[in-house]
Amino acid sequence: MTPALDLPGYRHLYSGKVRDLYVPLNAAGEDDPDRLLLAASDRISAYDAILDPAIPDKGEILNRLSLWWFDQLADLLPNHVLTTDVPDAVAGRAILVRRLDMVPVECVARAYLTGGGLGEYAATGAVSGLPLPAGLVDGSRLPEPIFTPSSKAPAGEHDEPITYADVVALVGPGRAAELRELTVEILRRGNAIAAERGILLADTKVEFGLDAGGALVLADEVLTPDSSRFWPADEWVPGRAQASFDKQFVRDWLTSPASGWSKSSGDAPPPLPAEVVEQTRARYVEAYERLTGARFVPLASAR
Ligand SMILES: N#Cc1c(N)ncnc1-c1cnn(CCN2CCOCC2)c1
Repeated sequence: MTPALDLPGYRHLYSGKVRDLYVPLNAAGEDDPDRLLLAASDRISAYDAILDPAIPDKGEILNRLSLWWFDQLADLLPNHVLTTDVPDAVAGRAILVRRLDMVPVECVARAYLTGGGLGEYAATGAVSGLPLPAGLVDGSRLPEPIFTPSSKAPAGEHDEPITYADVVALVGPGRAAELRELTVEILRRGNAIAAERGILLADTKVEFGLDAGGALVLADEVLTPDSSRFWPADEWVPGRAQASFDKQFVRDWLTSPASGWSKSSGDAPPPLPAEVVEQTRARYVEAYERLTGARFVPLASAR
């Protein structure tokens, strides 16, 4: 993975697969206690690997989409965004945020059954301890979106599903109910908007933190193709794996003979051809423009 950028005036704290976290430094070179810089990279992840090359403008597209969703949800709860006035090196793809006391739960909501939730359902008839109707298949729309939280695994490890009772044990009954209600409502609102624009949000992961007054604040990113499964609505057919709105070109090429790669090989995926990179970039642009109704113009070209 390409090392995080060296940002003068900031200290690199942490890199996830596709995003990097920095802390601003004061004049004495000490960490700012109240703010963080969250930068979305152009990196793309699939099959548990960071692919090569990066997708041009992906970070900026998803950062601007997340900012748009924060605005759509501002009446529901406050968020951690302070400003988009960030260093030129990350302009357009980074935000300065309020530093919060992060809730130790990956808050996941599912409107459709797939992935790990489908596996749990097949084995137990339930997801996160929630019994579901019989006869559901891959891609089934759930009667109502459900809260299916996960633990926050250490870097490089997979989050583990936990039950609502586990969340209560972690944060108390009142806060647990608030997390469940807000996470489900965020996905419900996301789908109310996205479905009108031809995109189904199968599931999403959001993160919350507490501000100094103990109020719940929406953090991290929200309703992006990195935090949610985006499906093209006109290709939705329950009973089979659904097409990914943004990663299907990548998946199709990597699983085709042309790539010479096999998922089961344990080898790193080969570099993506330029055409697949451009097709994938176009899908991120399309998702942004469909959802927001705005044209995507890269900041660099707008200067
Ligand atoms: N957002 C936020 C936030 C905040 N507003 N205050 C304090 N801590 C965090 C925070 C720290 N780590 N994460 C997990 C999300 N990571 C971000 C980097 O990229 C990897 C994922 C969130």
